[in-house]
Amino acid sequence: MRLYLIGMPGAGKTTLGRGLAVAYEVPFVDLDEEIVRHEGRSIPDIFAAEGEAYFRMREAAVLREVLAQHPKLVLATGGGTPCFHDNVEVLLETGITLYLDVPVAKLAGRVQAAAKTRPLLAALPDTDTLEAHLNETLHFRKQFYDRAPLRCQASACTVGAVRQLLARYEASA
Ligand SMILES: Nc1ncnc2c1ncn2[C@@H]1O[C@H](COP(=O)(O)OP(=O)(O)O)[C@@H](O)[C@H]1O
Ligand SMILES: O=C(O)C1=C[C@@H](OP(=O)(O)O)[C@@H](O)[C@H](O)C1
Ligand SMILES: [Mg+2]
Repeated sequence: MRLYLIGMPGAGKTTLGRGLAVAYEVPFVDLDEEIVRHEGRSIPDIFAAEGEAYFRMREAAVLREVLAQHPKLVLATGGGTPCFHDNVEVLLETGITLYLDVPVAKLAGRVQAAAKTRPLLAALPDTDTLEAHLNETLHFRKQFYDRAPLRCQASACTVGAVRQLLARYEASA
């Protein structure tokens, strides 16, 4: 089992990924946490000190390292992971990718509380501005997210529903 979760910030990749790894009894890796471990500093600190281009370079490198180390895993990517450095090709070629398709209004509600730990969103003051920003981001990222062979809509992004989806997918493969 090599299952990769992709989708916007707040989609629930980290939360659902943990649950799926328990259910499938495989290691769970959160790519952001791995980057933090390698760098010895937080994601906001990396963005502030080095900028986004550096973060994307490290993200691409750590992604490849993690995949080389784990024949089986559930991987929660960061929201931007599939959109840079041909990462989406690596994901599609090495495992099953699942897009957590969650409406922007829902994303906004979830990330607002945690905005401080999400550097790309931290500077945004109110809900309308946040939703506009998320819509703009999604508009660019959708072309990458849409390449995932599997997708779940918000209400179906549960461990049980994803297990059923995967069982059907693997039976038809
Ligand atoms: N299915 C869900 N329903 C409601 N809230 C959720 C759900 N999944 C995640 N959350 C909450 O949304 C926030 C972002 O979740 P997280 O798993 O960190 O998303 P991501 O890794 O995709 O950015 C967290 O506060 C989390 O508790
Ligand atoms: O959308 C993005 O570009 C990012 C999302 C974050 O991960 P989550 O999607 O888990 O919040 C993290 O990788 C970084 O802050 C950049
Ligand atoms: Mg996450």
